[in-house]
Amino acid sequence: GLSNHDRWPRAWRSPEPRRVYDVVVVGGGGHGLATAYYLAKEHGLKNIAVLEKGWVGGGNTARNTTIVRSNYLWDESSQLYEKSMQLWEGLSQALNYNVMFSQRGVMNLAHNLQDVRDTQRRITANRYNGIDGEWLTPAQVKEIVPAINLDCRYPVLGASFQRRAGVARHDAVAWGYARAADRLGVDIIENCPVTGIRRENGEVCGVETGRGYIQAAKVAVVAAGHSSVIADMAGIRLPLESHPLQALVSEPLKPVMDTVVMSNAVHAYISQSDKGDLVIGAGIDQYVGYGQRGSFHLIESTLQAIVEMFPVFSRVRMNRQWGGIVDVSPDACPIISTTPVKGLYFNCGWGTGGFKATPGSGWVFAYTVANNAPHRLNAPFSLARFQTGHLIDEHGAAAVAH
Ligand SMILES: Cc1cc2nc3c(=O)[nH]c(=O)nc-3n(C[C@H](O)[C@H](O)[C@H](O)COP(=O)(O)OP(=O)(O)OC[C@H]3O[C@@H](n4cnc5c(N)ncnc54)[C@H](O)[C@@H]3O)c2cc1C
Ligand SMILES: CSCC(=O)[O-]
Repeated sequence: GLSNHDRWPRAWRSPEPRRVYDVVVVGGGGHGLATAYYLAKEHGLKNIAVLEKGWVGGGNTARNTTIVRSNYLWDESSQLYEKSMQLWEGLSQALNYNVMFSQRGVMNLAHNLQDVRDTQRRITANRYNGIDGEWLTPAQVKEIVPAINLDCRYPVLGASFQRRAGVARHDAVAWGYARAADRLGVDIIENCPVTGIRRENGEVCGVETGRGYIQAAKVAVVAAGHSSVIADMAGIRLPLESHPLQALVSEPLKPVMDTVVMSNAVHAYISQSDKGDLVIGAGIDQYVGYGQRGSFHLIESTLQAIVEMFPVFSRVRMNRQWGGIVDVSPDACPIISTTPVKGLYFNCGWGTGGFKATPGSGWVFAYTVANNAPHRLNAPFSLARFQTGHLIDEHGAAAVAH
């Protein structure tokens, strides 16, 4: 008869967890699913399980504002995000699943002389790393985004523009990686919370879960805002804070903007989805918390900033608001690393900007888990950097300033 795949081409199996795996990936978000996919595809591992406490893509992966770009400042970051960008450019073909990656460009606005200098420095640094980027004058900004008000409270003095950047359909990314990983033999186990990490003689040997103990020689944790909670199960303290990050969408409108506009100064950014909704993002709520929501005043100030920049939207109705839990590190950079516990690996700290890194993150983390050593692209993002002091401060390029 028809297999599950033939009957429901989008679906993946939902097997009962086996008692032993070679690798267990904790967290069924985009990064975890990508890690499992590349472990199977690039490294030929067979006996892999993704353990997800809820449902595939229920965390930040399906709650974000879908912006994809690689125009970070430092060599280490821009090369990692650019690896991801190159994977995005072939991802629908690789997964045989349309992730709707739309390279409509991303504009980062400059509102004062320091912004102008920092932005132009970043564009030059990008070019040295072979990453596309250009400086737009205010007139060029207005030509690309006619609805923008250049003379608002924080006047627009120009912008960086990365034309290869854009947006993608976030849940399709999770579904695409889940289906492709499943077809390579990865067991995707939903409704299976990890509740403990078992160690013997300084080595990991398995995980306690809501569906029983599972033995594994390697445990790869990709749990975003809950990373510290899981690290605590292994006696590890991570230098992370988990903050709410909110977003909202408007009622559908006729096409009015076909690129992404971001402003660090006013902690607001906006794009228009294919359905016509305005997709609006904010800065983080300053308190730490695991509730997937945030405080109203933050949404209020974000919309004030959006209406300042786009007066034409002042009468548009907002349809939905939500929040995720972003794991923020001191230098606004990820931790993709081995740990002091043999066989235990963490990929976290992506803060407000890890969706764009989903393919690259999974690719380098799979390499790290398979080889028990980092790839050169993620070697700088070790947990040890917080002891050596070799931080890679990307607060400037992390868009909505964590
Ligand atoms: C509102 C918002 C807007 C954003 N906008 C952007 C953007 O435009 N561009 C961008 O690049 N980034 C953006 N981000 C950040 C981006 O969403 C995240 O960095 C990225 O999605 C993290 O991916 P992930 O797979 O690690 O996390 P998640 O998708 O959160 O996956 C982690 C998974 O781990 C699971 N888990 C947790 N604990 C356990 C446990 N004990 N056992 C089993 N499973 C567990 C969770 O249920 C979850 O499904 C945004 C985030 C938010 C919240
Ligand atoms: C949430 S901000 C998105 C980004 O970093 O481009």
